[in-house]
Amino acid sequence: MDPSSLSNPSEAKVDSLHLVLTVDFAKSCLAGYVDVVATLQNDQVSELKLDSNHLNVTGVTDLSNQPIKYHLAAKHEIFGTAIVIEVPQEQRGANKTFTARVHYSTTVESTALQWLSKEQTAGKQHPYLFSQCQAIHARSLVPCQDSPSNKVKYSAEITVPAPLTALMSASSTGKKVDGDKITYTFDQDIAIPTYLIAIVVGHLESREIGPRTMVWSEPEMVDSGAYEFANTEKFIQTGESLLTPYIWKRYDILLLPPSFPYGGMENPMLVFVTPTLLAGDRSLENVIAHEIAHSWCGNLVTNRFWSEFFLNEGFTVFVERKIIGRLYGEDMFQFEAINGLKHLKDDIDQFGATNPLTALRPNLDGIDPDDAFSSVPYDKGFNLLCYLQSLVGVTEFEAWLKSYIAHFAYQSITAEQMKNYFINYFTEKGMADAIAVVDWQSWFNNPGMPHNQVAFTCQLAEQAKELAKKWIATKGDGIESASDFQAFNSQQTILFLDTLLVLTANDHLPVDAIEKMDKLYHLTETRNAEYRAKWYSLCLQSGITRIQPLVAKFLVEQGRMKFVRPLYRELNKVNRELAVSTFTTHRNFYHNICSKMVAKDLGL
Ligand SMILES: CC/C=C\C/C=C\C[C@@H](O)/C=C/C=C/C=C\[C@@H](O)CCCC(=O)O
Ligand SMILES: [Zn+2]
Repeated sequence: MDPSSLSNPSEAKVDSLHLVLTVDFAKSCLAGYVDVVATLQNDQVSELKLDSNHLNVTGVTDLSNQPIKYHLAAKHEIFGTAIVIEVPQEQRGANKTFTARVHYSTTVESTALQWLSKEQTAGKQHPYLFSQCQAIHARSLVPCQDSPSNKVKYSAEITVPAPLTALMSASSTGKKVDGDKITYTFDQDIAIPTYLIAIVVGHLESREIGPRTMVWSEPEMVDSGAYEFANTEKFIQTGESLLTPYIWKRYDILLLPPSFPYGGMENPMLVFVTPTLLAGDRSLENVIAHEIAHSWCGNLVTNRFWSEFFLNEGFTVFVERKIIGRLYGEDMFQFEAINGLKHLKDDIDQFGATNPLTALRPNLDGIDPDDAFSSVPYDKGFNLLCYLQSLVGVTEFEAWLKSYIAHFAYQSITAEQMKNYFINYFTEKGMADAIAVVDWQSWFNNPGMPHNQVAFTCQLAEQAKELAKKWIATKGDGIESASDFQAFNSQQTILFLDTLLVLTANDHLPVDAIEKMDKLYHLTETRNAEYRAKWYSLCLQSGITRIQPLVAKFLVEQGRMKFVRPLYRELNKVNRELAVSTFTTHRNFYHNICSKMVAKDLGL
């Protein structure tokens, strides 16, 4: 039973959804109906329960629009309102199909949706709508069994104002122009968890960058996106060589407006990515590798519950770094791992090392998954896989991983199933002794940093760390050349800044040392979002007051939580007035999820 859902797939399992919706930008809502097709799991089942949140349900009928009895259960503050639909007596019975049409509209409170006025877009000519359903926001887009334990096929008919384009995480199957309206049709014939349902409507153009990849965005960014993501096909092919064939047909990329709250969201067939990836040198393409890796880890083999989120993200980070390692050398696998450890430690420090939410498999009963989100499932999950790999060897572990994906494809599984598959696989290989040392329960349930930490080594990383330590030791005295810093690749630059942040957290660099570093390295001028976020943090913690207005500007240029949440917290420490005024003035710029989390961070 999924503690994050109020639906009943173990009794009446939804197999497919058909959405018929009209997009109304004037009212900021989607209105229409969804046909829900379910299979009754036993003779006694009398109700179909669907999740909903912030929806206006106007009725439930059969496909002939004849009314069907239903009621709305009491609203749960976090998980929303269950729609309880009565299965007519004559339609009951094990393995019988029951179909209901739920007439509804979304509301301005629907947390899955962000509506942008034309002024908030790059082109300033047309409004824009996009969704973000992970973890439990799909229920505010469409009544559904909003649990990753249940996978559904879906199709849709979406009517929008001309000349806008609608896209979904599905195959586009048609477009019909009718005066000032356009109806787009879609079909997703591979069953997916509802958190992967996605929609975007806007003034969009596309550029083909590979045999199965288009980049979509507003015209103003589409060429930059085509350049930045040019290695996509190589990443997909590398993923296929590591794992199994890519089954999703297309891999299109949607480059969103800057308020998109995440680096990327792995919506199948149409991955959503932030424009903060547009570094101009493809240096942040690891996020594309990450989202591609989700095509196997998460989208094909799915965490059954949100408490098992590391099965999605830890495996994805591992495959992402394997892809990067295959293409750019093992050093880069090691490098990404070192960078990830810093992110993991920051998040565990932020939550507190004994906080149960820093367990790999936290108990999320009664907890909004958004509130539990951190890099723990990503990098602690990654470190578990590196530890397991260290016990059996790279070749054997990669063979297991390929077998694991093939075995559990199209399923939603638990950590216990993953563990048992690992144990059985290597026991059959005669390696039971090698893996007997694994303390699974500590890995799954203990809070804080991992107890069996694999050591990552990388010469490139040492160079970056050494330069940071040199600045700390000398406070910049004797450092007159920028050539070593200028020779760094993107990951080295990030690690250089991370090392400074870690090693000066309690013993800040003097202001004149930071100013000298800036004169040499011109970090204040960088347009690379990763560098900016880290440089601004370093300057804020070192008492560089001139940076504060630049931080405020960055905070309202983009809404990626990875950047805005830590920077709002840092700015709040040194200038609460500026932090609060910046946030309250621009609160509507951010996606609902982001504004909710930043408000909590600022104690508002
Ligand atoms: C232990 C946590 C359990 C459940 C959390 C599940 C989902 C949390 C919800 O907030 C959705 C997260 C979506 C993340 C999407 C993309 C990330 O992989 C990237 C985030 C970091 C970045 O911006 O690069
Ligand atoms: Zn991910």
